[in-house]
Parts: sequence; C-alpha cells; structure tokens
Amino acid sequence: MSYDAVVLVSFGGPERPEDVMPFLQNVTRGRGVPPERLAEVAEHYQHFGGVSPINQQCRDLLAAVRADFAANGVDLPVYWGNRNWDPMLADTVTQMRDDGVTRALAFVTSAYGGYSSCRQYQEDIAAARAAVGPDAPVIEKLRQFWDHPGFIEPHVDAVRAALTQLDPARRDTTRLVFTAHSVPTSMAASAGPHGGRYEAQLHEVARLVAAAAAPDLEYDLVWQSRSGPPQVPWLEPDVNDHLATLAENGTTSVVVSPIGFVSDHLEVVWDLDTEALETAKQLGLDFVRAGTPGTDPRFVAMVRELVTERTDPDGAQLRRRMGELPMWDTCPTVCCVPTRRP
Ligand SMILES: CC1=C(CCC(=O)O)c2cc3nc(cc4[nH]c(cc5[nH]c(cc1n2)c(C)c5CCC(=O)O)c(CCC(=O)O)c4C)C(CCC(=O)O)=C3C
Ligand SMILES: [Fe+2]
Repeated sequence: MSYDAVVLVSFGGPERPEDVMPFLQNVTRGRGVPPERLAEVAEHYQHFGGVSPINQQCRDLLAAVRADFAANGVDLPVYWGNRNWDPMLADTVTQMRDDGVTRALAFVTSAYGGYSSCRQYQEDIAAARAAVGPDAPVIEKLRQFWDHPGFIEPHVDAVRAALTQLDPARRDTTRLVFTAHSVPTSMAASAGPHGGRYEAQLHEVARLVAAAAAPDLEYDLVWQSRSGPPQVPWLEPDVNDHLATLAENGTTSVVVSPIGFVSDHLEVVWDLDTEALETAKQLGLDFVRAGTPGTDPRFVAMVRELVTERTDPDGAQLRRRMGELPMWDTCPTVCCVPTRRP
C-alpha cells in the first residue's frame, strides 16, 4: 500500500495556566469524573505553571522522526495532532487535506491495546475525519508497539541505569515496580477479538523488561493515576498503596518504571516523581524512577520501522517484536470496546 504522509497522534496537554480547565473538560467530557477530582488534577498542572510537558515532548519526537526519515530515505511529511488540546487532530487533518494528502499512517504515542490506549484514538481519528468531510484523507493507525524492541530496550536500559543509583548492599531487598495508567475494570475487560489485552500486554512487557534488566530481582505491575468516580472499580493496587505493602514486608529500595508510557509527561512527573516519591520518603524506601523512551534513537527508529512494515511489500517479514503474546497489524472495528461504555 502506498501512503503520502504520517501523522503523530497524541494526548495533548495545556501550555498556559488558563488552558488547564478547558483541557481537563475536553479530556473528561461525558466520563463522569467528579469536579473534586478535576480541581485536584488542575492543581497538579498549575504546580508546573499550567504547562504540561507532553506537547514539547511531541515536538521533540516529531523533529527526531523527521530527521530519521530524512537520513533513511523515507520521503513522507510528518504531521502532528492531539486528542485533547492544540494542535487538535481535526485542524491537522484539515491541513493534511489542504496539502493534498489522501492516505496517511498514524503513529499514536500509546503502545498498548485497550479502550483508552488504542480504540479511543481510532475514534478520535474517525471523528476528526468526519469533521473535515468526505475529502478527508484516509488515516490508518500503525500497529500497537508494546512488543517492539525499540520500545522495550529503552525501558530496559532505563531500569538498569536507575538500579545503579541504589545501594548495592541493599540489592537483596530491592524490587522493581512497573506502573501503567489505571483504567476502569470495564475497560480492562473490554470486548472484541483482542479485548482485555491492555493488562496482559503490560504483564508481558513487565516480564520482558525485568528479565533483561535484573533477572535476580522480584517485580510487580501496579497502577497509577486513577480517575473517575470512587464507586466505579478501576485496576488496583495503586502504586502508593503498593509501596506501603512492600515497605511493610521488608523491601528497602524500589525502581519505579513507568512501562505504560512513552515519555515523561505529567502523569510521570507528578504522579510518580512528586506523589509516589513523597510516599516512598514517608515509608523510608529508597526510590528511583526509571526513564521513558522519549526520543531514544531506538524508539525514533521504531516509528520508521513500523511505517516500513506497512509500506514495504516484504514488511511483514521485517517486523521486529519480542515476547510470546499475539500481535496484529490492524484492529477490527469492534476491538477493545469497553464492556460498559464509558
Ligand atoms: C490508559 C491511559 C493512558 C495511557 C495511554 C495514552 O498515553 O494515551 C493515559 C495517558 C494520559 N493521561 C493523561 C492525562 C489525563 N488522563 C485523565 C483521565 C483518564 N486517563 C485514562 C486512561 C489513560 N490515560 C482514563 C480511563 C481516564 C478517565 C477519563 C476517561 O475515561 O477518559 C485525565 C483527567 C483528569 C484525571 O486524571 O482524573 C487527565 C488530565 C495524559 C497527559 C499528561 C500530560 O498532560 O502530560 C496522558 C499521556
Ligand atoms: Fe489519562
């Protein structure tokens, strides 16, 4: 198949204090998130001057991907549009249409399956195309990349680097704690042929990263950044509760590795580097947060490899992946729909 553009699709975040509330309203529209929770999260953003780091991280990734494409003879323009804040995806798709783009591949800054991580981005793409109208370009999402070495290896190196900052004399009581964004259990158990994959894929990545970075250490996968009304069940345990359990059971030191994410955005710099770090201090735990892929050259090259998988006639043979879970190129439209619509 031939394509005439690539579009980076991301979550989006505010970059001015006055944009924080409108952004949060975009994120949570129709989702039943209580106003108290929104006010609390608004404060997290205001703590950083109302600037989420995520847009600059997208600009950096965009620049790196463009340079990598140019250096490797991939002659495709790279656009950028967000789900929740400027540049909004519908505006980007308008620009693509005006530039004469007819068929594009979308790289979404979310590695996993599941409703929030995959299906919702496909819905956002469909909505943006519908807003542009019948002459909007066709946009096909690239495959999930949780199993790609360009995603896993940077996480492995980050865990190794984090471990060097902990006391080797405490190695026996050191533990790896992998985290990902919690989701409602109705999303975790989502329907369709690949339903319920978010959790399974994260367990697989945790296993692969732990085995490569520190096979002698025990590890856990736990959840962070829970939202929603308190009566709705979300995946547990929360990372903070889990740190308390570990401290009670003799753990002295933790590396917290956010394998659920691709960059150090607000859910990392607030929920882990601020909140979970404070929890660890109060518990007397040594705490180091491992990095995320960001613009690691292997991660940047992965974007090109995913594109080549789709554009090269032998692309399927070029596919690089790790682990033992099934993967697939394109998601059927009924995939990862929550068992209860959010
Ligand atoms: C699975 C998942 C990912 C990983 C996949 C991916 O990367 O997409 C992710 C990423 C992110 N989540 C982010 C921010 C927020 N998520 C919220 C709320 C929610 N997230 C959910 C899930 C996820 N979220 C869910 C089920 C909700 C409840 C509302 C709903 O049902 O949709 C809220 C509302 C306030 C609150 O937290 O209550 C905010 C502000 C940012 C941007 C950070 C920045 O600005 O740097 C990023 C990258
Ligand atoms: Fe989120």
